[in-house]
Amino acid sequence: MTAPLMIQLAGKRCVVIGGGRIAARKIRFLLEEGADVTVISRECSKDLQPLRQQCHFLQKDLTKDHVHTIKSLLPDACFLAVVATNNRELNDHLSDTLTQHIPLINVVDNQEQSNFFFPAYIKQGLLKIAISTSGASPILAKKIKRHLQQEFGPEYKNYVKNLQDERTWAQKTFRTEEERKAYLEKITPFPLASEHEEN
Ligand SMILES: C[C@@]1(CC(=O)O)c2cc3[nH]c(cc4nc(cc5[nH]c(cc(n2)[C@H]1CCC(=O)O)[C@@](C)(CC(=O)O)[C@@H]5CCC(=O)O)C(CC(=O)O)=C4CCC(=O)O)c(CCC(=O)O)c3CC(=O)O
Ligand SMILES: NC(=O)C1=CN([C@@H]2O[C@H](COP(=O)(O)OP(=O)(O)OC[C@H]3O[C@@H](n4cnc5c(N)ncnc54)[C@H](O)[C@@H]3O)[C@@H](O)[C@H]2O)C=CC1
Repeated sequence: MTAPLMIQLAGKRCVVIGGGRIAARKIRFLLEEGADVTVISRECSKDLQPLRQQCHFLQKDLTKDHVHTIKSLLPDACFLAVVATNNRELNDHLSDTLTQHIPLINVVDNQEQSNFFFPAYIKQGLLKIAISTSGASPILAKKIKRHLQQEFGPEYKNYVKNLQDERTWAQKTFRTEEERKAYLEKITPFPLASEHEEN
């Protein structure tokens, strides 16, 4: 079972084991959120190549024996791990050990060993919409994201920023919660007319 939470990743130390296509997708997400990412992998794939300079890259051919020494390769106070090699058995062994040292763990080929999943995700400035099917169908999550992207276009960037400023102003200005709520309800129309719609 998973529950949705919005989490601060800026400056957090994260480790990704494996440097292939799927690892690169998760690394891109972590870097965009400002995480401090260490990658441990035998190779750096062409998907990872453009991100390599933004990570600490440790080239290692991991074996089952690393299960006992992996801790020495991890950054201090590591907050989150993604285990993403294409070797299911190695992923299994590493995950068992990493779980003992790192609070958040995602194993890309094993839902049971993961304590969080990556959702499909829309970002328009401060507005973030995450979609999960609890691991049942990542493709449905992707399709729902594409559908919602039509509704939540770039017009939401400024809109949400302005609402934040208005709310700060209202918190200073109105004396009662009732008045503040009434004002904020009034200035928060939804849905916005899409920028692409005519008239
Ligand atoms: C549990 C979870 C764990 C996690 O990765 O966090 C997970 C697990 C697995 N995915 C697998 C396969 C695929 N995943 C995708 C795509 C995405 N997968 C994502 C998330 C998640 N995938 C988490 C649950 C999300 C939820 O709750 O719904 C997305 C949303 C976000 C992201 O990856 O960042 C991203 C779409 C993002 C976007 O486009 O916006 C596609 C389609 C594609 O690539 O186009 C396929 C091929 C089709 C298929 O097989 O279904 C496999 C089988 C691997 C194997 O072959 O063995 C496993 C392993 C398993 O289920 O055990
Ligand atoms: N969660 C998700 O969203 C998805 C998960 N998957 C799973 O992700 C796994 C990885 O897929 P891809 O990235 O496409 O594979 P890939 O073949 O592109 O990459 C595998 C990476 O693991 C590294 N690696 C393999 N053995 C290693 C070892 N002994 N030591 C160090 N590094 C090692 C390789 O150097 C390579 O960088 C697949 O096995 C699949 O089960 C696949 C699709 C989606």
